[in-house]
This record gives sequence, structure tokens and C-alpha cells, in this order.
Amino acid sequence: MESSAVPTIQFQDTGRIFAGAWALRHVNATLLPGSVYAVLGANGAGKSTLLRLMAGWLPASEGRICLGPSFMRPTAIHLRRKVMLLDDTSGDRKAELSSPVDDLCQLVRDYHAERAGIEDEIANWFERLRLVPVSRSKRGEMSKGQAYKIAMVGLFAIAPPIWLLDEPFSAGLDAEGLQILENQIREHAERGGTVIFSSQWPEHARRLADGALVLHEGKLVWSGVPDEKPNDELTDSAAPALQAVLQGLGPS
Ligand SMILES: Nc1ncnc2c1ncn2[C@@H]1O[C@H](COP(=O)(O)OP(=O)(O)OP(=O)(O)O)[C@@H](O)[C@H]1O
Repeated sequence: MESSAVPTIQFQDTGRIFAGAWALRHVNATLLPGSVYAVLGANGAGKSTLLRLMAGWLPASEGRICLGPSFMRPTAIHLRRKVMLLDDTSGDRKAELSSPVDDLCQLVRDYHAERAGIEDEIANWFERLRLVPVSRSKRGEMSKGQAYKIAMVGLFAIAPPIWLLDEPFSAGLDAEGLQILENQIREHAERGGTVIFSSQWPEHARRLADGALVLHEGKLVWSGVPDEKPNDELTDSAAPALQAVLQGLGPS
């Protein structure tokens, strides 16, 4: 992956409203290539909404999200191919009769990622993630973790520049699967890619991320290097749900 192919992501006063309630408001942030970011916050803080906006699954209601010089939006198909979002719907199958292999072949075509060797890569990932026994399984015949691993195969083989992972640590992965995912996250960033994951737990940010964004009730209340969060007044005066996140950051 050429580093020039990885756009900087900029939130410019970005907001999203659902049925009259703002899920996100006035978000301003810059996310650089070659980095891993953690999006932290309590339930309902706006983490999934932020990732869905970045993926182009939802339009912003105000402000915008720039990927390099272009604006991300649901109709920007060429831009959406630079991004892949794995969430709790990953592994859901489009057609009752399709197999994981059929779905991955379709995903490769959707991303215009056909190239020599990609089928072997997919086969290797099936072996490494111990998915061979379910490679022809039907919908409903796989465990939650297996379905998520199938989505991981698509992510690793297609490897678009920007990886978005919504709560990957709650996706039902076993210890080996988690280790592989964490290694791939770091390797993707070392190749110049960007990874943004959401989590409820600050320790994931400390262990894996170069930067953290903390959301509370749809607002970006803190961003910076996880280990460098100062123990300031924000922590003491914040709402308990936010305190629990902020206290988990800072020097160990
Ligand atoms: N499609 C939707 N329609 C209406 N409200 C929505 C929709 N999606 C999200 N919301 C609301 O937006 C707010 C933020 O939701 P979001 O899913 O982004 O939070 P989250 O931080 O990911 O939460 P969790 O940790 O529980 O997954 C919540 O109040 C939620 O109820």
C-alpha cells in the first residue's frame, strides 16, 4: 500500500441527528495515516454513529467528513472502497443460500480488489483462523465468533487503507483470533494504513492505540495520546460514566 493512497480523515464540525436528537454534534478531529485510534465512551455516547459516518453508511446531518480532498457520503462509492467497517452485522449473510466463500468473492468484486493471488490469500486466512470446517456453511450454522472471523478474512485480504472496527473486543473472538486481529491492526498501521476501533474499555486504547477520542453524549470531550492524558479537573467534574473512561487513561 502506498502511503499516498491513505487519506487523512478530518471531521469538520460533524453532526448527526436521529428523530430530533443529536447522536453526535460539533465533532472536530484529524486522524492521520499510519496510526491506530480508539474511540471510547459509554453506551450511547456516539461511537458507532461516528464509525458509520466515516464508512459512508450514513450521511452527516451537519458539517462534513473529509478523506483527503473528498467528502465522505453514502453516494461516494469510489471513496467508500477506501474504507471497510466491521460491526455486529458483519457475518450476516445477504442471501440464504450463499456461502461465506461466495460472500467474500462478491466483496472482492465490490471493492474492485481482484488481483492475482487473492484467492490463495483468502484460503490461507481460512486455515489460519480455523474456518475451513464452516467455509461452505449456511446462514445460522456459524457461531458469532466464526461469522466475525469470516468478515476479518475480507478485511485482511482486501486490506483497504482505512479499517473501522466497531467493538471488535465484544465480537465473540477467541484468544487466538483476538491475537491475530491485534497483530494485523498493528501491521496495517506500520504499512501506513489507518485503523479506528471503538471500545468500552480504556485499556484497549492504552495497549493498542496511538490516539484516543473520548465521546460523551455525542460530544468529543477529549482526544490525545492515551498514556498522556493529564489527571486534570475534567476527570473529577465529569459525569460518572465519563469518569470511568477518563480514569482509565493517563500515565500508568
Ligand atoms: N438509527 C438510529 N435511530 C435513532 N437513534 C439512533 C440510531 N442510531 C443511534 N441512535 C442513537 O444515537 C445515540 C448514539 O448511538 P451509538 O450507537 O452511536 O452509541 P454507541 O456509543 O455506539 O453506544 P454502545 O456502546 O451502546 O454501542 C444513542 O442515543 C442512540 O439511541
